[in-house]
Amino acid sequence: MIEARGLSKRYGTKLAVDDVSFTIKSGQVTGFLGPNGAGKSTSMRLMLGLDRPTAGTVTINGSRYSELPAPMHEVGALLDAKGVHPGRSARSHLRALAATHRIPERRVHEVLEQTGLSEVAHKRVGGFSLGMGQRLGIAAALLGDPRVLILDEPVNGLDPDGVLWVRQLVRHLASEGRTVLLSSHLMSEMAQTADHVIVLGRGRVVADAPIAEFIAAGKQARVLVRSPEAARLAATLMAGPESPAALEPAGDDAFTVAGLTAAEVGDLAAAQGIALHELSPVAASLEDAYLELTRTELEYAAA
Ligand SMILES: Nc1ncnc2c1ncn2[C@@H]1O[C@H](COP(=O)(O)OP(=O)(O)OP(=O)(O)O)[C@@H](O)[C@H]1O
Repeated sequence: MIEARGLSKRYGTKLAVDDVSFTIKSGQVTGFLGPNGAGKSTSMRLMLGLDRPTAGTVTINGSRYSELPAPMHEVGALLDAKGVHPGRSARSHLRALAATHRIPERRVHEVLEQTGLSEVAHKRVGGFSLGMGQRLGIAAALLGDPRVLILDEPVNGLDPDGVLWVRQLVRHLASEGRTVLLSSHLMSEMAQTADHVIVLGRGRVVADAPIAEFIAAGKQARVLVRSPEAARLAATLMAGPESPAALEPAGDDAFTVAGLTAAEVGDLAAAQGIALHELSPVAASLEDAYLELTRTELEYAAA
């Protein structure tokens, strides 16, 4: 579990993190979202004791990072995958980390297997691709078999296989009861990976909810309708002052409708003898909900 209470971080005149409080629970994947500069990386650095808060506290399983007796056994992190000496091999890098943190040597072998790096373990890290570097960063995070994982943009630069691998890995880690905090700008990927989302905006928490709830609170589900008589159908759906329908154009002969179900649209069209060439529900997405939230945030900021 990770708990932030009244956490703030100021850099000069910039309040990068502004009085945030949240609880990141174990046994699930929590997605950390927010526009560039929202304070995600700063919050992660505060969790890991890499920066001191200006105010407030953040604890890992009840203790501040600096009070953890064996930090690598408690929390593993991927922040910047480039922090490895290029002349070292992946294995020697992990062995050195293990030796300095009193982690048994067998863990090196285990995490190399787990991250698919066994075959390249003897190669110089300087020659690694971006994806291999990310895997090595994740291997280092897993080395102490920690109960908490903090991964900043772990799928950055990975190919589709790598992205899928990270998704399956973090889902597996959460299913073992670990706490997993993950940041990413890839909404479609986050939607498939996270159970819960925390959204930061200008240093503050602007949403903290189970992912399904967050998506449902965003843009309403819509129905895509295509008809050779699109204009007449639109007029039919909008008829009367009480009509709940809200229409948006969607190319030639098509529009989307919010406020009515596909069945209601179909029935109204049939009653007027209007042919339909397409009638398909469009599920609300994490991306829609996120864009909607950050748009209202921006409008609020402008006002
Ligand atoms: N060491 C620092 N000195 C001064 N300002 C900083 C420092 N670190 C971060 N900031 C500022 O704090 C704010 C929050 O930055 P942070 O990197 O935490 O955002 P982020 O949400 O991780 O963004 P991104 O998605 O771009 O990684 C930004 O305005 C950034 O410029």
